[in-house]
Amino acid sequence: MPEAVETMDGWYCLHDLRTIDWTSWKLATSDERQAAIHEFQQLLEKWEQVEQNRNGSHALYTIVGQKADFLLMLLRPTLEELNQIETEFNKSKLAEFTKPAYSYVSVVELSKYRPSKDGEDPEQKPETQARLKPTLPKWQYICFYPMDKRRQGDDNWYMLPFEDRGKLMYEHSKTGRKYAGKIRQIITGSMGLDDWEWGVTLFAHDSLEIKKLVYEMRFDEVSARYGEFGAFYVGSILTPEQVPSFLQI
Ligand code: VOV
Repeated sequence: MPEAVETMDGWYCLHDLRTIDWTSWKLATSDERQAAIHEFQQLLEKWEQVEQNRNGSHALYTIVGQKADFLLMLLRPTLEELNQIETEFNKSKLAEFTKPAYSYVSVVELSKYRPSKDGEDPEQKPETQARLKPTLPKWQYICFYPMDKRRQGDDNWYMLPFEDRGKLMYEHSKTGRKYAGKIRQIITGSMGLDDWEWGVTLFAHDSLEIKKLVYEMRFDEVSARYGEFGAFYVGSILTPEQVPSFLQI
């Protein structure tokens, strides 16, 4: 029986995608809108403090296209904390003007396909811990999509020997490394947590780099033969200062 790869797991992750009900937002009074914006900014400030204290991280992006209007990506040490934030947001005034578009629950994941060169447990290394509990980059563009590894006839990832999977992942990492400094990837595992097996979140300074990377990876055997993909969400950063103008009508 093929051996499962050992994973290292970090902070829990919630991708919370919302659509704004612009009709009711327009019908609200100016005071109500101001109060809703102010309360939301206070929530952002509170999350900023958590990020400063290295107890979690968050990123807020607007989404292009009709799938959603904004994405809140949240990282916290426990599922309970994610649930608390979600509930806190749902009780806020702004939430009254939003509708759920999509959500995704997962945990930051690194896998141990490659043996550690110095024999040390990679999980104990500070650089690994930093990757498992990352401060999300506030780069201009984001792209999020869930994915599976295929289990179909002869193309069954879960029936491949460990070494073969390791080699394919190594090829994958070589393609990825060409985009160093241009793309930052956060891979989150979601087996048993949500409907797909992984969440892929890419941050970029230039949106075309996202397309180039995803296109190039389509030709890597691991994606070409075994990759199955869900819906793609793409958008640009929404800083706390930009929130009032984004919501201005
Ligand atoms: C900047 C780009 C980039 C880089 C450098 C990179 C590197 C790496 C390395 C070194 C490793 C393995 C060790 C680890 O770190 O876990 C991975 C792991 C993984 N990846 Fe990746 N990936 C990238 C980017 C990247 C993309 C764009 C995708 C989506 C694939 C596509 O076709 O749309 C992806 C997927 C994954 C997944 C699902 C896993 C886990 C698979 C598993 O079976 O466990 N990934 N990835």
